Amino acid sequence: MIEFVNVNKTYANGTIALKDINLKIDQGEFVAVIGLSGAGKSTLIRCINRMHDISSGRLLVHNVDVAKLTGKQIRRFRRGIGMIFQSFNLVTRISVIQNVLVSFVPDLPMWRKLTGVFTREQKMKALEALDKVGILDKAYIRVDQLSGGQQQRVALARTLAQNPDILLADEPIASLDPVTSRMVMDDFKKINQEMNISVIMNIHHVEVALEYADRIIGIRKGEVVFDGAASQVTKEVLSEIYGGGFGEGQSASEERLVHV
Ligand SMILES: Nc1ncnc2c1ncn2[C@@H]1O[C@H](COP(=O)(O)OP(=O)(O)OP(=O)(O)O)[C@@H](O)[C@H]1O
Repeated sequence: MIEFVNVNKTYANGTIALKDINLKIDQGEFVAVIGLSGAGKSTLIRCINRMHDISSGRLLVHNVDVAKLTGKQIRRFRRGIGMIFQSFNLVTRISVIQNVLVSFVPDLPMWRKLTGVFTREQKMKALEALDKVGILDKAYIRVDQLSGGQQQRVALARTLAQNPDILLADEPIASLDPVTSRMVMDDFKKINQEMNISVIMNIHHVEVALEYADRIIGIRKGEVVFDGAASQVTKEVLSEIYGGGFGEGQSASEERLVHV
């Protein structure tokens, strides 16, 4: 379980990014965090794996007080939390499988890191992860020869190979076309349902969030203004999250969905 208790986050320059956040996210939930640009979505997600420190309050992950972790403990803690970014964060000049194997590097002795020698078991694990996201056939292809959607699936496989129980995704489909976005979202859903991995995703596409996530958390100016099932999200709720102008500034598809 992930638990925010009266969490506040103020950046060094004085920007208040999170205000009095109280949330409980159970294992296996698929949560989409939505809100305007600058609302605090990335900050919220990145506090969970301690990429950002909270300023006050308590943040517990599986009952571990995240703020109290130090050096080595942080690294070990992060191994259980996968992170997927909009930009994929892959090494594009090496093969797909090498990118997935990189996820094992922290566990390797130095000589193995330097020579890039991996065990048969690690290779099997990497191939299994690629199979889960449907790109096993691309294992020995260089990443720069893949499409954006395929690259995001490699990033997903690399994360899966770590055996995380939580997956944080910071706008994972922002640079993908609508069809590819759905394929990647299908992967997230499959992983969430079949492996009971919690997914907490920061996403700008409201219609996709409502279709895939079980729970929507709406953030406005650093505060949670909505927390409920995707089925409870009405046009009024979206106005509360995005401001009164929802529908004017949003895409046609988002506007259409609001009326569904
Ligand atoms: N490293 C930082 N230092 C100072 N202020 C920051 C930093 N990172 C984010 N902020 C500010 O904190 C607030 C929340 O930013 P955050 O990136 O969490 O929003 P967001 O909802 O994820 O936005 P977007 O959708 O554009 O990514 C914004 O006002 C932003 O300018």
